[in-house]
Amino acid sequence: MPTLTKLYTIQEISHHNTQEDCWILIDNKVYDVTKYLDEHPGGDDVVLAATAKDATDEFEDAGHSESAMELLESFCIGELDTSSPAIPELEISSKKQSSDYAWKLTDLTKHYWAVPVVAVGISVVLGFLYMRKK
Ligand code: HEM
Repeated sequence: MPTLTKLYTIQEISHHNTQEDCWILIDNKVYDVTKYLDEHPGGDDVVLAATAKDATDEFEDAGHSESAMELLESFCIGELDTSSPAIPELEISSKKQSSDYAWKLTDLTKHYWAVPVVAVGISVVLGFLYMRKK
């Protein structure tokens, strides 16, 4: 049966990193914990510091109880879209690089075509001059 889980990219998740709008990513699941920030026994700062990244280690290292984990599940809004690039900048730069290469290659090909065309042109002119002399 198809799941209706909403998928979020890491870029999208990382935009929700404030006290008024706070999402965290734990075990590839996305949680909107904005409403819980003020109630968190460990303070809101530690939760805010765990936004815009994978917070699995931070959550586990705090030694949360079973009830904390159950509470966490009640804030789940979706899952991480694992097909999105982990570091978006890398994809952008690699795309730019490949188009740069393609552009350079096209440019180079243009120049290679110019060589025989110029050579043929010169031969035609020389041939024409030679014929006229005769
Ligand atoms: C990933 C970021 C988080 C960090 C670093 C963190 C850290 C902590 C720390 C240090 C405590 C101990 C506070 C104390 O005893 O003085 C604590 C307690 C607690 N936290 Fe978090 N927390 C995080 C996220 C969350 C989330 C998202 C929830 C639930 C939605 C949560 C629920 C609780 C609960 C219920 C307690 C009380 C103790 C327990 O039942 O385990 N925490 N947290």
